[in-house]
Amino acid sequence: MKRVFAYLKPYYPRMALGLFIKILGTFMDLGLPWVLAYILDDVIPKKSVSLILWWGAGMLLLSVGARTLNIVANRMASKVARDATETLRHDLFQKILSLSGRQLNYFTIPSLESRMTSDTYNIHHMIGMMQRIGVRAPIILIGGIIITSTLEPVLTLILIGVFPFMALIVYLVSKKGIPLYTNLQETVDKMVRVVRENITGVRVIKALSKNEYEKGRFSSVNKEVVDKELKAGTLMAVTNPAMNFLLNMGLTLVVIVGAFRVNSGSSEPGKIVAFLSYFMIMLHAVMAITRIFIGVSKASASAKRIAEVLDTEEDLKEIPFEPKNSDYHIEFDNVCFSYTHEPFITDISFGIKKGESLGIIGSTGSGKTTLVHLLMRFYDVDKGSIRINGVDIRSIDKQKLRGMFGVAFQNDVLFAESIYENINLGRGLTKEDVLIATEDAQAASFILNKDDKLNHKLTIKGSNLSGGQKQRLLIARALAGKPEILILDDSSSALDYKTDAQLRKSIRNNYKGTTSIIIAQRISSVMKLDKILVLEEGHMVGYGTHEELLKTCSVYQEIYQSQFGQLEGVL
Ligand SMILES: Nc1ncnc2c1ncn2[C@@H]1O[C@H](COP(=O)(O)OP(=O)(O)OP(=O)(O)O)[C@@H](O)[C@H]1O
Repeated sequence: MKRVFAYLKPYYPRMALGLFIKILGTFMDLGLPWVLAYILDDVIPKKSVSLILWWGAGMLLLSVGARTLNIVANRMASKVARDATETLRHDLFQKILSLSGRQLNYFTIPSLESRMTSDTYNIHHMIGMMQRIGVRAPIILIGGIIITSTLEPVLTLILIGVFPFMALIVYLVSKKGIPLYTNLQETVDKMVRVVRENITGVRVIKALSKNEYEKGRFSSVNKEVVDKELKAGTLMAVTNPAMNFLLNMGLTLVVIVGAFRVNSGSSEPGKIVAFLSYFMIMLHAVMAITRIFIGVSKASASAKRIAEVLDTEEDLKEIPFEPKNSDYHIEFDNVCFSYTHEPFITDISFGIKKGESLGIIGSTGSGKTTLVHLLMRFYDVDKGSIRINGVDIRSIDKQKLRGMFGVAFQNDVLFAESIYENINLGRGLTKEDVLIATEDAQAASFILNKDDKLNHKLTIKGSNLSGGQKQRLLIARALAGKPEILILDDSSSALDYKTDAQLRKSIRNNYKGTTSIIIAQRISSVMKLDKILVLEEGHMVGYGTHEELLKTCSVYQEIYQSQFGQLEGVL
């Protein structure tokens, strides 16, 4: 909670002003029953209508003043809650963007989504509520006790006697409530994951007639959320009746003792009426405090989850390394890496010069994408090093490093924006630059056929395009801005052979200074590249030109045979 409260620091002056206004309004509210008691016991017996009207007008003024000040203070509180949560959400988003691949795997995307949304919402709700009710309720309670003790000290003792029991209920409920709400949020994460999978996979679910199965999967996680909500809600629901019971017991005692005191002449009816008014106001204040405890229980569970992300240490820090003299633009030097405890990528070493092209080929799951993830430093190597121009990538500023790449990953995302914006991606490229990239990516023909051309709006994930059109836009995005290193990760698999060949030709001719890495399943996509790396279960089983590999690498020969038939005559 401390971590989240720190976000309120810049708003202390505004909160202090709001607090002052709130206190003023609350005091006015507290004055009302006192004025009522005075009218009943002292003004009415004087039988002066004008005096009664004057005091009545005073009560009205007090009431309007209290309401107005309350509204002003509540509006200020809402603004503070809005602004503080905005900054918190901003920082959380920034932090999520800076998390490494390993850290993203640890938190999981659905959990980060619900931390960004429902957890920050709980904090927003709590900050607003603390300022609105959290200030008013204790003042009403303390102020009420002070005023009632001047009016009726004996009855006030009854009131005070009830409070320790109330405090005990609040303590016990919140102690059990916080873990219950943490658990509930974790189940909400699970539900977000199922919803996310269903929405992104809606087509395949329909195609495979898996609607009923998915409905069942959702119902089960939804039921889990409902059950946990019920459990937490049931615990919290104990609070209100228990408080009500205590207060009503107190109220009954007040009425009985009050009646005796009026009868015996030690008190006056006006005072008892005022006392009962205070009792009711204080009852509402106590109810409000229980609502705060429910909100705080939820918010502290959320604050813990948010702080966990915010306090995560950056694990891809810049580490100083001595640059080495190297002829290579990109160099892998005995690189080893594992996602889990099992070693996966083992002893990968190769180098490519500036402007050269490298193809990576291998069966599914052999580690092709992992190699480029390591090159872009989404993960750090466990052993060995990766160098660009002789400089270890761990010593290059991350922004600068990532700025060197133009990349199209498998199934990369297209946004619900214009074609131009999807390619530009906020890099300030001119329309001409973007058009050239679309021509090189063999996407210009279908774009120029659209009425609004580059301004054509895509639907979310580019669902109004064909698979091949999407791939060509992603390639155009990678090419735009003429990157130093181009990475195409299986991004031409949906292109026909002719378009694929034209794409390779335009990259060869128009991006001469660019070093390119092309991951592909088809030999035809890599055979003309300068070097080809063959991977098998994380091991490098071949490295060389197409002709060399056909002679020396059995895995490459197998792939060739599976795609082109016989080897005889080729060797
Ligand atoms: N984030 C991750 N956490 C744990 N394991 C992972 C992660 N990403 C990939 N893997 C595992 O690493 C292995 C290699 O994955 P990678 O994506 O590099 O293969 P690939 O050769 O690119 O496959 P494909 O041709 O199917 O794209 C796979 O067995 C995969 O299950």
